[in-house]
Amino acid sequence: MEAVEPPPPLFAFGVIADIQYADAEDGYDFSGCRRRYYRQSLQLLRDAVEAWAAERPPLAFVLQLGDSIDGLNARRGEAEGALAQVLAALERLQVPVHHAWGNHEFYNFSRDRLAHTGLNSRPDGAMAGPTAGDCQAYHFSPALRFRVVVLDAYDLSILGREPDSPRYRESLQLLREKNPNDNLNSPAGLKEPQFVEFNGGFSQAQLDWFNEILKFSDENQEKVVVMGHLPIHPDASDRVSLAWNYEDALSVIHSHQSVVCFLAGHQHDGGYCLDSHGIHHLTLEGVIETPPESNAFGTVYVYEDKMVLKGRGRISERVMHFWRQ
Ligand SMILES: Nc1ncnc2c1ncn2[C@@H]1O[C@H](COP(=O)(O)OP(=O)(O)O)[C@@H](O)[C@H]1O
Repeated sequence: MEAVEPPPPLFAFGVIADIQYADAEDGYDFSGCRRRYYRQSLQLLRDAVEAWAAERPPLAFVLQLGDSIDGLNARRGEAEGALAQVLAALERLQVPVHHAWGNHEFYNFSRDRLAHTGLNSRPDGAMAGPTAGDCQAYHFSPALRFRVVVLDAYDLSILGREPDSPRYRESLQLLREKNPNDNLNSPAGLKEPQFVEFNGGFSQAQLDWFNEILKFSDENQEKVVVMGHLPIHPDASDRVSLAWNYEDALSVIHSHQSVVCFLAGHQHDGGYCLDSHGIHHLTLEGVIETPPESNAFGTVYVYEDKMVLKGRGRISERVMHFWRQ
């Protein structure tokens, strides 16, 4: 008897986080415990692209979860060159790459500048998020009854905002209320330790827009994957790495049926939980803290009833069933 082939996925996409490339010697994270392979991270990205390019059927798109180049580049005057190298590596794939913006993008570029780089993957027109130009949120539909929402986790933030803008002032006021430390990057002694300068949050306008998208997705029985640089579930992250108002994003998601998965980066050790509403929260291990002989990227195969993550290197294999609807 002939072996029965398993059905092919509806579509597949690549995932990668925290490349943080810089043409610099290895260093360490703030705690001094975790090595950062700044120069090698570009090679790991190229290896990921090579593996993705060999996939059959071909990938439909790639999600780059933010911190594509390291803040070190800004101090060395190398931001544009480093970004060009990362984008050139990704362009070899010839599929759309959707980029979240993380803290390291804002250490290197203003929002205005970012909007004019290859990291601006937001399409013009109807699919764009609230108040175009001000918030980098958008959505797209890669297949019938599937949608991807890209959230902007630094919409409320003092990173990337002009110091004389109302959004900067509002963000600084909130940050100071929650974080009395002289060094606003320090979570020392905080009840809500995610309130540090290197994080950010979601404005009410973005949350309202997100709510409307999910209403539409519910009505049309879509399954929705949400991505953003910052994790929004404490069980898929350390408490310092969460978005400032992660609870607000969670309550929007929980008031709808359509979201099946939330993808994030930022926390380089990675994390995962299935929350009380059946949503998979997957925080991807960061390329920057991955030794050169390993890697940290994955391919997600989407089926009617589940997504299967084929992780490479530090990222493990995972089957994520759709528990909702
Ligand atoms: N616990 C901490 N106390 C004070 N500053 C910190 C702390 N953790 C990180 N920082 C500072 O915050 C900034 C962002 O940290 P970094 O580790 O580069 O972020 P990421 O994890 O996104 O790479 C850096 O300037 C770093 O020195």
